[in-house]
Amino acid sequence: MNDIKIAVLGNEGVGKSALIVRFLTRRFIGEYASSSECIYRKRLSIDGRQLNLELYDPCSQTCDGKLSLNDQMQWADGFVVVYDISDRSSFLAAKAIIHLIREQHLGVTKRDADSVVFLVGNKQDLCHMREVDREEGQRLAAEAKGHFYELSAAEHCQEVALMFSRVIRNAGLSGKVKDRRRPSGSKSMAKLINNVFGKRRKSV
Ligand SMILES: Nc1nc2c(ncn2[C@@H]2O[C@H](COP(=O)(O)OP(=O)(O)OP(=O)(O)O)[C@@H](O)[C@H]2O)c(=O)[nH]1
Repeated sequence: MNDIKIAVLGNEGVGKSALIVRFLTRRFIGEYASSSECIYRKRLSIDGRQLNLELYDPCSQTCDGKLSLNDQMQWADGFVVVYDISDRSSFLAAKAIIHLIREQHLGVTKRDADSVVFLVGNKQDLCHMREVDREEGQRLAAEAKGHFYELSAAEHCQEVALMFSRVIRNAGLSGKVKDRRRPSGSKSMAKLINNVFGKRRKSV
């Protein structure tokens, strides 16, 4: 069975956990505990192939044993880089992450980086507060030869599932073989639910 490892990266509060939980449970849950990094695991079948999926959700705060961005990049087969369309600074952070991924992967094979970077502008439901135009996101993704989505973890279920299916499929096809380091925390689907409501945060 194939193992596919996807890192979901981006600034604090852009909705990384919300997107992952939406994909895994089909539900939107407003508040998440985020004091530790974790891996969510799921078995799934894509194109008739059984896969062991691992989704890495880093903690934005400093925490013990936290992997560096470089380590996260070594570990992952594919990347979902998230920003919040109502927060320009999160877009600049996404841009920096994408550049780092490109630098890391150019030394491996060109095809890897071309097909496995997915840029996601989240919180599309907040378009009345938009600070990043859709075209800017599209341009950045195109520059990185990646894929672009504008989504709302709060309101879109099918679109979030489609985006994750595509990145998983592309990561599986890229067939990269590398030395994998495992991030420290690991969560099954049952534990995922326990992570919810662990920390109060201002709702949007
Ligand atoms: N309006 C709106 N709010 C969202 C959406 N996605 C996430 N949020 C909210 O944004 C806040 C941060 O969401 P998280 O999923 O915890 O973000 P994160 O990127 O995992 O944050 P860290 O764990 O701190 O890095 C929460 O209050 C969510 O309810 C969305 O699509 N629309």
